Amino acid sequence: MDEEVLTTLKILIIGESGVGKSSILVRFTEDNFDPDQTLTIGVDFKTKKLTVDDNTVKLAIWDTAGQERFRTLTPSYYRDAQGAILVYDVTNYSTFAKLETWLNELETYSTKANIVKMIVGNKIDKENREVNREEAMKFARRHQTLYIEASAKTRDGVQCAFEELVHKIIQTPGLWESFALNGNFQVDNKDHPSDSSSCYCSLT
Ligand SMILES: Nc1nc2c(ncn2[C@@H]2O[C@H](COP(=O)(O)OP(=O)(O)OP(=O)(O)O)[C@@H](O)[C@H]2O)c(=O)[nH]1
Repeated sequence: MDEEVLTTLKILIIGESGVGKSSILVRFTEDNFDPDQTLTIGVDFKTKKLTVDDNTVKLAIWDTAGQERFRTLTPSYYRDAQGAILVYDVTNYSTFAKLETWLNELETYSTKANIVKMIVGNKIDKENREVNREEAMKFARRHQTLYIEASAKTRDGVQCAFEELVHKIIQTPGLWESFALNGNFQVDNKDHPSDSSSCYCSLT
């Protein structure tokens, strides 16, 4: 029998073109990686069930085009989202510098004031790194977001990014309860580090 689903959560993936947003989504939902991943035109959408701390949720994950010219659906894309994954490429400093703009866009369009944000530094499998971990963690702390480094290519950090984000959403009062089909669910809150600036999953 299917596990009972606590709620459906809307998660966005945003960031500059080419940072690996679609690759992270495909890695998470299909456990696949395409070195020739084509660019996203408009919006792509995938769903996946995830169990965190014994609570099963259904994720509706929206992947949008990083390129400005394909971004025509912005306000409806952001509406009612409970979580956002902001991706940059650790080998391209300008994609990190643009995070501020993406955070502003979230601020402008998201309809939930307490939307949970996770910054993901992607492509850590590559050698030509331009953004160091400390600077990125400092940025995340300043903006009160979660932070993790990942590689859609090698899988590192991808599952963890979604788990940590969902954990925090479930913990945030008023963010998801009205979306639950049934109010009788008991949220199972296992021991978990409360540090909001780092992920508890280990990266190898
Ligand atoms: N080495 C390496 N390459 C990656 C990684 N993630 C994505 N790529 C590659 O980077 C390129 C861009 O990836 P996409 O997933 O299309 O990037 P995107 O952010 O969705 O781009 P837009 O659709 O234009 O917004 C593709 O060639 C991917 O194969 C990674 O973790 N490591």
